[in-house]
Amino acid sequence: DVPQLDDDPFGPQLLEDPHDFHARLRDSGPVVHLPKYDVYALGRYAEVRAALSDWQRFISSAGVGLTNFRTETPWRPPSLLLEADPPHHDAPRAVLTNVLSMRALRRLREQWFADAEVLADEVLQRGGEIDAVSELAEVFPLRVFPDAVGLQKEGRENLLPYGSFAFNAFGPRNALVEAGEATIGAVSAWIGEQCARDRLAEGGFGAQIWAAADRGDITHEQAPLMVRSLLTAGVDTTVNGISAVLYSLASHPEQYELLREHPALIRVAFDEAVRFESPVQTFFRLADDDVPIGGTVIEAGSKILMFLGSANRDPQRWDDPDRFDLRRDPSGHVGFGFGLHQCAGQHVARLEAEALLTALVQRVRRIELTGTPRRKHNNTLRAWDSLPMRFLPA
Ligand code: HEM
Ligand SMILES: CC(C)Cc1ccc(C(=O)O)cc1
Repeated sequence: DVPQLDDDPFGPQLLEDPHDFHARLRDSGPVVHLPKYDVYALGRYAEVRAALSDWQRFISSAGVGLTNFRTETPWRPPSLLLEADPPHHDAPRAVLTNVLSMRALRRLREQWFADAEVLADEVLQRGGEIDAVSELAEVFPLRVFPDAVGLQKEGRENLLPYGSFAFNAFGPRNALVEAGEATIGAVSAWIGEQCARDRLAEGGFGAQIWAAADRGDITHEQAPLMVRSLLTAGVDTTVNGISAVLYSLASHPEQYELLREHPALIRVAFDEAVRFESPVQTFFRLADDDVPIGGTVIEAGSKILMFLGSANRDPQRWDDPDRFDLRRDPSGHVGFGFGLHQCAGQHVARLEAEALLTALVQRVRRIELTGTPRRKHNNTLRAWDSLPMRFLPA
């Protein structure tokens, strides 16, 4: 009764271009079995939203990757937010929501906008012909976020490899995971050391998490793991969110012109890019009971794979979904998730993108692709390895 597709969503063909598979997945039915991994796939907006909203029956504490923590050992101690359900999830979430709130970020706004202007000027001084991944998308988040966390200067080159591995590890143990296994031990050790109280600068997000432990909002044992959450989720995601909005604007020059005429659209542009590209493509839940969804019942103990990228382009929910359109209202997209576990760092991501786009629209008349972009495959992230671009001065 449940349709099935034999595709491998974590294979190189689909990681390179998932769109055809997403359409077949949506057309096959609300719930589709993938025998390759024996999981149930949700490709339509309605079912993805339903699963994300129903945290009681679609649980996270067995892991949000393919690994089932009930029967297999996680590669690292589980996250206190991402891989936790209420009530254990509640206190850590309340603390991070407070540390990463829009109000808390107001004190960083002026500095991040100034840093973005310096970077935009550097790009134009170099003649404007750049690789937007290595010279912009990977540079700006690493200029502002580690300092905001309170990390020491040495060793920050570990952040991107750590995130890439963590996002690959949500998928099956394929070549992408194996490629990182030789070095992840040393990288993880460095990450773990940076979560200690005495490594974190005064006033940063990390120190604020430790201060919450002093207040008794969380325990001192929980504090380092919560700092680890920031280091895991806070870099590769924004790098690829910024790559996504730069790629979307460069491949739709009329949209960039619209943005220059209406800078008030800058925050919409980032959310529309997150909908359009879905930097985080997929992750899982576990059915904690026999769960009715989409007219079928998924048996208890099954892993459910949610395709955010597919839901964000579901024609049942979006007009002309495959069009990057700054005139649409992208709110309601599931690129940051939805419900209880919705991205705790979304305001950080939006502020980084707003700072960079504001600096660019003031200085750059037109951005265009000057060569073939190259994708970087990851089991979870939709990422670019190279975006050759030209930035023409205003
Ligand atoms: C474009 C950038 C980003 C994207 C697309 C993104 C996407 C997501 C998604 C889809 C989830 C939901 C996971 C689930 O439901 O299981 C999530 C959760 C989370 N994100 Fe983000 N994220 C981004 C940036 C960030 C940043 C910058 C931070 C930290 C500063 C962050 C920290 C977190 C944390 C801690 C969670 C877990 C929340 C919980 O389980 O309660 N993310 N993110
Ligand atoms: C899209 C999510 C899977 C991103 C993410 C990764 C890791 C953590 C953590 O808490 O370590 C939180 C969120």
